[in-house]
Amino acid sequence: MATYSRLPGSVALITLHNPPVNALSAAVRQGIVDAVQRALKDPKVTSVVICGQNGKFCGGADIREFAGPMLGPPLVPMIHAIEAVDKPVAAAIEGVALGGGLELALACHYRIAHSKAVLGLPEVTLGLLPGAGGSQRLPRLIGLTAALDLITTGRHVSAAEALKLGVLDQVTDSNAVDLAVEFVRSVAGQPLDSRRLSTLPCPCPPDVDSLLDKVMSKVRQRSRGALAPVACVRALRAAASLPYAQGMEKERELMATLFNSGQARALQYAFFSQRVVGKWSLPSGARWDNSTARIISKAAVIGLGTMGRGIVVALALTGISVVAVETQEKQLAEASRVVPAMLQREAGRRRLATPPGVISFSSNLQDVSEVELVIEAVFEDMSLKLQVFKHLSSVCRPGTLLCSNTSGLDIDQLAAVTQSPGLVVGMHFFAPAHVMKLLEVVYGPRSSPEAVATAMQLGKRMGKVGVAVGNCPGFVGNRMLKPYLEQANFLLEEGATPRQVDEALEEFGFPMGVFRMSDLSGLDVGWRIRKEAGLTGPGVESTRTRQGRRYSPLPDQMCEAGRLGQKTGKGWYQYDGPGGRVARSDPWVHIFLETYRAEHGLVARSITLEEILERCLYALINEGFNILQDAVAAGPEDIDAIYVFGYGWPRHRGGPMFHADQVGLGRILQRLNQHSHPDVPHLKPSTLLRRLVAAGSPPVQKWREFINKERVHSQL
Ligand SMILES: CCCCCCCCCCCCC[C@H](O)CC(=O)SCCNC(=O)CCNC(=O)[C@H](O)C(C)(C)COP(=O)(O)OP(=O)(O)OC[C@H]1O[C@@H](n2cnc3c(N)ncnc32)[C@H](O)[C@@H]1OP(=O)(O)O
Repeated sequence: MATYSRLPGSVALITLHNPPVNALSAAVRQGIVDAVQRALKDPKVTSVVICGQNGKFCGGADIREFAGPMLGPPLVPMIHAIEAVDKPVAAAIEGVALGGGLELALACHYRIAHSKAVLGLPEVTLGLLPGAGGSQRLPRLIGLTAALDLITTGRHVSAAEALKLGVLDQVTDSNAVDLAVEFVRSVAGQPLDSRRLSTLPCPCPPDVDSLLDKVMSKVRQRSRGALAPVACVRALRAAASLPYAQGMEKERELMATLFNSGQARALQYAFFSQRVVGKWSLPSGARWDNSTARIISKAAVIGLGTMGRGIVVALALTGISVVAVETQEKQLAEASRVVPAMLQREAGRRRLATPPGVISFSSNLQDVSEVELVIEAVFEDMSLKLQVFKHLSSVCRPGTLLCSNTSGLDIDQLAAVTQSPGLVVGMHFFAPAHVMKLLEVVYGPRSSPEAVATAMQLGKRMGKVGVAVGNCPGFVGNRMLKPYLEQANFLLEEGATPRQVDEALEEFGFPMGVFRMSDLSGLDVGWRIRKEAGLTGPGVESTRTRQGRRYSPLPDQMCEAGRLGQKTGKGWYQYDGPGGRVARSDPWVHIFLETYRAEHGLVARSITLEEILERCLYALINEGFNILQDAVAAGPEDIDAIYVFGYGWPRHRGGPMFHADQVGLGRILQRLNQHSHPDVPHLKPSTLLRRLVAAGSPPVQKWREFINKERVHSQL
């Protein structure tokens, strides 16, 4: 709702009430409409201030309402009515003015903000555009070029930047409502025509068409199939070229298309998934709201390879003192040189002051004795990690949290060699660790709620999306990747080329297909894991069935030929020398595949794009259902957040489990059954998937509840 009060001196104050962010729900819109009417009718009122309760102006339209029928007064006429008021109206912006919240402020004649306020039109991140006049008013206020930047990126700006851009009239370090009240009193009675943004022309550069074309091609390239950024540019083209009323018509038309698109639903689901995973719960009953996190101020990182260096930077950026340990002298010397530069660069990128002197480098493990938390990031080798954990357990003071950055090894085995297994958790970062948003926090059967809460809290401080996951080989992300990679290799055996597979996946929206990705991360990573698992190596027969399952030795043979990917200049593609980045098809690979097929009596067939997507993605999704069934992830949102934030799953497709819901569970089941083969267990449909289909395929938002019920009734 919104409340109305009359302040001494003829100012009406309208306050939005809808915790936590005063989103513009039907009740709030109704409250505003009524309050504005009252202010208009009251002859004693000469000016109006609109503000939000609890120091937050407004977080925009109420996203939860988008899923249901539109009730209450519509936003667009409400906003027009405010602009048309013949008494000065000011927005007093504290906290946030985002999306519809900023559009409400743009309808006001003046905008006064607190210096800590944040403003923006982030609709594009929800698959929408600023559809309450924002796409037409903002460019009229700050010019086309700046509006294109804000609206197509959806980025939040500080009050200082908003003042510089001309969005705000005044910024204060004191109370913004008091200043706004004082301000509107001083301007009461003055003409308002020039303050009504809808009446102004849109300031454009002389080469407006070339600017719009340039931005359009940039967003198309960046957004890989996302509709909203393209629609935003179209709306801004209308603002630049059409009178306001026609621009609004275009805005409405574009908004209607976006509103009904699956992409908007996917992006809104992704918004809420990100928040759901923060409210973690473990099978033991420990939860985010009943477990206490420790506040860490001193930490250590063991191992300064690529991952360790990134983790040091991520910790240091939060202001934590870090002891960075590397026992190999050469690696230590290089890290001591490179890490400070990385820190400075990243701090600059985030517009932070570089925290001075928080990192100390050492080659001695004894130097971690005083820290509160250690993150081990040594080579992915169990015997080495066990050695490190044993050592840490004796060196660190009692109560120190011991975390491993393993990407899939058994956390419980590591915990078992320490004196306090409850204080051991996995903190699985993704490369580059100071940039990538995802953090898998892996709990073992003995990890304490305090250890999980601390790792999750630390992740949040580092700006990560932390997802609590159970302990199993590969955890969630890498476990699901295995069947995906496996299918991609099988497709090569059957007649596809690396480029064909990659193009299908890139067309779907992944930034990189599976083979370009392998080349980037190095083919030897998986090779080493397969050797450890006894799947390849000296003495293992070169057949296409290993350990009772279909197996493709193709990637092993690539490694044996010295083709490890970008680092060797050759992998599934060829590059301009070692470290090259531009992937070109390599005739060598085509001959290699033909020879391989001939040796194994395989006849290449033509494979459709649809089959590539189905086999790769449905195999991955099926493993997602197995993971839910095994309670390794608490809900589909956890899996989806992992894939969106760590594995390049296109955000506008919500995540693999959301995608399964969109495609239809019945169809996924039917296609898995069709592709399934006795020696490819990953394609055998999971029991959970079957049970969901049998229950009428409830929507993804209901799966968590369904799984819990099935578990109670021992059906899973
Ligand atoms: C049928 C055809 C019709 C076609 C015609 C269509 C015409 C329709 C006209 C509609 C016009 C709409 C116009 C408008 O342009 C659209 C919008 O405004 S979309 C919304 C834009 N706003 C945002 O994107 C802001 C989203 N929120 C945030 O970024 C952050 O939440 C925050 C505000 C910066 C606060 O961050 P934090 O402090 O970290 O807190 P949380 O993020 O954890 O949030 C706390 C809590 O609040 C919930 N929440 C936040 N914002 C909203 C919101 N806008 N609506 C609903 N709920 C919101 C969030 O989910 C958390 O909830 P909890 O998890 O605690 O339950």
